[in-house]
Amino acid sequence: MIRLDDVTLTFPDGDAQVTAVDHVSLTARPATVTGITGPSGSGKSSLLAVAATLIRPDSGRVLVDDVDATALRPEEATALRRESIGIVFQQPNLLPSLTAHDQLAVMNELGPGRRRRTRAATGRRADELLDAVGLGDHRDRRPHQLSGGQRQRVNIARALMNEPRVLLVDEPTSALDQENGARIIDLVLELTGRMETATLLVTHDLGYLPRLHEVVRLVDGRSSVVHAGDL
Ligand SMILES: Nc1ncnc2c1ncn2[C@@H]1O[C@H](COP(=O)(O)OP(=O)(O)OP(=O)(O)O)[C@@H](O)[C@H]1O
Repeated sequence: MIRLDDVTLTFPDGDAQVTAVDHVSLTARPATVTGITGPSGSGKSSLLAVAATLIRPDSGRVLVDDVDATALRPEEATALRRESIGIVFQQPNLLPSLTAHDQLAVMNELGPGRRRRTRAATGRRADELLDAVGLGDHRDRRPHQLSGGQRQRVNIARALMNEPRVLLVDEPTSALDQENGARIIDLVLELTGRMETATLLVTHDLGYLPRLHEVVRLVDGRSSVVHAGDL
């Protein structure tokens, strides 16, 4: 589970400040996808960066299961992120020289020390996840040999490698056509159910929202919960 409790984040803006996230609270439970939507500049990516423990908010708390991430020292926050949070960025930032399989396998090196797998178990986990995202027979391809949708699938599989409790996905369809975009959303929904992650999914594409479990809309950093019928 991930819970944001009255989170506010500001950035300096010349002599003034811009409030990117303004007293936002939300809870995402295991095996559910919570959509974060809103116009450009409304604070979606900032909110995700706070949830990812990449930026510490000015005030408020981020609870991952029962751990208050905002109370941790930086190195403890890094450990929590590696252990419990999977992050899928907008653009698949895959390493050009690695095969799909090895993109996943290297995550074991970054994984939490006490849960690090043997080489054989790492290979099995990578194969399982590539199967789960429909790329079992593309395991030896490098990024330039994959389509945009396939690269995004590798990206999602990689985020799940260390069995995170929380999955954060930022506009995964922005570089894809409608059909491939819809398939990626299907995949995020399916894997969230199967892996029981608490998933936050940033999207500005209203068409996907009715399929999500809950939707939070941001306007100027302020949030409201919207219901499928209101979209
Ligand atoms: N590093 C930063 N420094 C200063 N201001 C920032 C920074 N990052 C974001 N902002 C500002 O915070 C506000 C929210 O930005 P954010 O990127 O979170 O919006 P968004 O909803 O993700 O936008 P988009 O849909 O265009 O990606 C904007 O006013 C933006 O200009």
